[in-house]
Amino acid sequence: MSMLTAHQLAASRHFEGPALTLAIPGSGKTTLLLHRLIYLADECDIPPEQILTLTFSKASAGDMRRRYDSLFADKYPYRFPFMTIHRFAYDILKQYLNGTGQKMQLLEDSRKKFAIIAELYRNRHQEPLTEDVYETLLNAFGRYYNLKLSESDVQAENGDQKNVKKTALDTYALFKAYHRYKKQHQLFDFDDMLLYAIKILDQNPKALAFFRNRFPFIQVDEAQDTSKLQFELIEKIAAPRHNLFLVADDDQSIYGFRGAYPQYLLDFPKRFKSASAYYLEDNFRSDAYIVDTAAGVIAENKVRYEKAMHAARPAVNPPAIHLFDDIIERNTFIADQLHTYSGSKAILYRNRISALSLIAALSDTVTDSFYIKDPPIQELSHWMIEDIKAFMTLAMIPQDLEAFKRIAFRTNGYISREMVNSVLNQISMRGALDRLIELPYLEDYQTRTLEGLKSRFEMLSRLRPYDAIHFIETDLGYLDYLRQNGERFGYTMQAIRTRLDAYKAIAKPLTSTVAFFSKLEALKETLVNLNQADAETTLSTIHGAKGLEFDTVFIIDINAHIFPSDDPGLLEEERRLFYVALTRAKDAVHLCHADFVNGGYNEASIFIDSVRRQDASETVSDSAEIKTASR
Ligand SMILES: Nc1ncnc2c1ncn2[C@@H]1O[C@H](COP(=O)(O)OP(=O)(O)OP(=O)(O)O)[C@@H](O)[C@H]1O
Repeated sequence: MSMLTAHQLAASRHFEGPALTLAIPGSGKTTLLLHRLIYLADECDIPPEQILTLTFSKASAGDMRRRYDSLFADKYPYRFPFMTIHRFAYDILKQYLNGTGQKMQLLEDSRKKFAIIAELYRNRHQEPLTEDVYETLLNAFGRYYNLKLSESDVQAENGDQKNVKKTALDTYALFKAYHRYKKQHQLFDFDDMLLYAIKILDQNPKALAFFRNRFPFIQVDEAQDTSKLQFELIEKIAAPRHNLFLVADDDQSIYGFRGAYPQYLLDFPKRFKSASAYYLEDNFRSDAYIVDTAAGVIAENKVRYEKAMHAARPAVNPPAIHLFDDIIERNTFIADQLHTYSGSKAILYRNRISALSLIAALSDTVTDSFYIKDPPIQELSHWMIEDIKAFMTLAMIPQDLEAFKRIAFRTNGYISREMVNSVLNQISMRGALDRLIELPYLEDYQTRTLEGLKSRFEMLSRLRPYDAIHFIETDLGYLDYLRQNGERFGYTMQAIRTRLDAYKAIAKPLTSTVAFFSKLEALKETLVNLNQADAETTLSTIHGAKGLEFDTVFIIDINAHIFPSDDPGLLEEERRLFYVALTRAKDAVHLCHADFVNGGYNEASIFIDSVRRQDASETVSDSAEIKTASR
């Protein structure tokens, strides 16, 4: 057990009344919360079951319990409750429903939820709902609930940009329809739980008194990502004594898109005049170079509590910046580097799709066991990869009518529905494109266009998979099709190009179409069978790595337009996300940028410049040096 610092000790001995502990990353927030539990139970005689510790996720509740058991349980065999705020709200709701005999069902099954929202979406837009749009909708719905946004709030937020306004209002209308649906069918989901719990407590003084007596002391971990609605529920239970102990790092608030409300922390001293304030400013986790760099980067944000950041460890490894030509070169570099490091390793990225090309590179060359948080399995059956496979299949097997049907309208061959039907209705052993060319009603120019298309498909059949994908994009007109239709399916050109880059990275080392198809199948299997236990390397979004630490961290895709994203309103949150990523590393951090991504040259992110501006010096290696070194 580590000795507490004077600051940790003071905070851990906070007894009654409201308190806010502002802490930097790696400063022992969990350590503090656990010590305070023992202080309250052992020295203040508070029954352990009456001290509620609320955590951000189910995983962190489990983690905290495990840490308590391994560090303290022998000496202090108490059973403290650790749970998420949703779990707590669910307890309130369950108790109420049991008491009234009302039947309501928790909408837990994500497929069922998708089906309901997809149906409502189809009714409104006459289009199928894609996974990407679904995810955007869920985040927006979560934000409306958690920030308690009304339609006019949403309107006001989007008032000056006509297009955005329409989309935002459409989303809000869908949100209302979804809410109505749940009410009609007596369903509730995680967001409703909070709303209903608050309502129950407002309408039932007995229930309120019961829960206040049950938990006279409340601690909240990661309070920077607690939402307005969650704070409302917490405050209700904590009143009137307000034995509310918040531990937070406003600089690590990264869930604004779902309704996190860090403003509450900034307002806390005004809200509770008697509130105590504690500061944890020693970082025990990271090399001093990493701490200093992270401190300098986050200081560029304007809306924040200012805090000092002291490194408890010496400066050994400056953060390394790597500039690559493209993601293929980067993946090879990371795969090579991984086995030079012992200890835990992580590759962190802004967007989940980034895992796709990495996993292909790692599964070929790396002997480490690795684990992907939230693996992008469905990306390997995405309609875009299915299209590409259909192009390649038709090139290999010209008689494959399924493949023909799939891509007929996605080429630059100007094929009409009537032409496709004529081909499908024929009984013939000839290839689909031959049958097209021979249709009797074609004009000469149409025949010429189709002959051109056929010869390009013949060319396609001779290309290696990497070149084939490029050829499909350009010479067969697929990119134009995506440009014209992508948005309709909820995809920006960036999202489209990122996927195409990933498919090309997977294809790069392969020499045949068959090998490419097999590789995609093998990858699916790899993703399904990944095992978290004892993995040496973790691949995760930065959001998913919150609260975790690793000896060595690679942060990838630090590119303009990707990280930070282009929305200037999100810059501070994106910088916080970068800060979270940097501060996961204990011993070494590698920052990776690739020049050619998403179909073109992409300058390095302002975050790279920001790291360079810090006094903590960094090694810089660029693509040319890496190539020289590996020769
Ligand atoms: N007083 C101390 N002396 C030495 N090490 C400490 C001390 N307090 C905490 N630590 C260690 O520092 C590391 C970081 O602590 P912890 O995981 O609690 O940080 P955290 O503040 O929750 O981090 P983050 O917010 O970045 O996720 C742990 O390995 C912990 O054991």
